[in-house]
Amino acid sequence: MNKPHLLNVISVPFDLGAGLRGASLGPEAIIQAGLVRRLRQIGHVVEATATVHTPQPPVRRHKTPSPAAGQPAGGPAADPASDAPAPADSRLKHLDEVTAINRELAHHVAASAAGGRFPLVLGGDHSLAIGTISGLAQTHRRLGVLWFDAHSDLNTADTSPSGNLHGMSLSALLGKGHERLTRLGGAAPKVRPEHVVMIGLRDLDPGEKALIAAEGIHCFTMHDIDKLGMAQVIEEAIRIVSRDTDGVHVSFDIDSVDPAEAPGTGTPVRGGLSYREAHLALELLAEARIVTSAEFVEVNPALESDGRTAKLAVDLICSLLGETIL
Ligand SMILES: NC(=[NH2+])NCCC[C@H](N)C(=O)O
Ligand SMILES: [Mn+2]
Ligand SMILES: [Mn+2]
Repeated sequence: MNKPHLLNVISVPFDLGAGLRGASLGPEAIIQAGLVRRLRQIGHVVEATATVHTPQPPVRRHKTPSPAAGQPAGGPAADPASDAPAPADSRLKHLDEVTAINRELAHHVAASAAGGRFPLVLGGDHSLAIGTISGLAQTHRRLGVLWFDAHSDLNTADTSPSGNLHGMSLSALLGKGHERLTRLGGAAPKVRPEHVVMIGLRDLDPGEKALIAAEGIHCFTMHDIDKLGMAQVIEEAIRIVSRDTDGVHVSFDIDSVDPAEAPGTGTPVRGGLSYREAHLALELLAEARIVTSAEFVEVNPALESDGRTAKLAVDLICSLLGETIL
């Protein structure tokens, strides 16, 4: 076993960044599937388990005169007291809620990382990457990010087909998109495009493809994984994310795994990582000892009856944290 980590498990039962409800039940399902016991068996010290909630219901001020009919349904006017008081955008669903939870999450993650702990965030939908990585950016000025996903989450209000903020988290972290998200918990950008590697992609929107090309983001699509094999993909990915970085974060969207293994997720896409490809990737990362934080998101127990996706998440987390077959 590698050196044990001092782990902080940070649960975030939040799903308003997704189009379907239910990912808010993910953290509880993952914990109930035995995560903490398994981590302790590997030899890690699980120091604290925290649950991050929205601090208070978003303030909906009714100014006089009260908002006229015809005002967009996107929510209240900008809160003048917030630290990034850009006006809301009616195309971005639940921007207030997503901003509030991510601010709170960023505080938790920043404190954990500053204390030399390994923050392990359990989502929740993938909009939470904004809070996790913004928190990490406070101690890691040059963070490498491994983004496992069927999607690239590189939309903005201008390119999103859905308005769902979980499809815009990585673009926000790269400094593209709504100011309340790009400047959450610190100046933009939180990560640099050359320090990001995406793995498992197979469902991209046109604007996302354009951004990948424009920014030169390293991508290993399912096609690349088929062709090269996961071992080579991870070897190259490790080289990229550890070049000139001061930490490596794994952002793991469970929909990167094939829906046959991970049916409990809101935006499944066929043709994903096999059970073994996913494990191999995370086992190789554990062997490389480069990972300093992780998040596992988009487990939606409401979309399945047998809990297999939460169980898969536990198994994958343990592979990333050093569990081996022998
Ligand atoms: N984190 C996720 N599961 N994202 C799915 C995004 C789907 C689609 N690209 C969108 O923007 O709506
Ligand atoms: Mn995602
Ligand atoms: Mn996804």
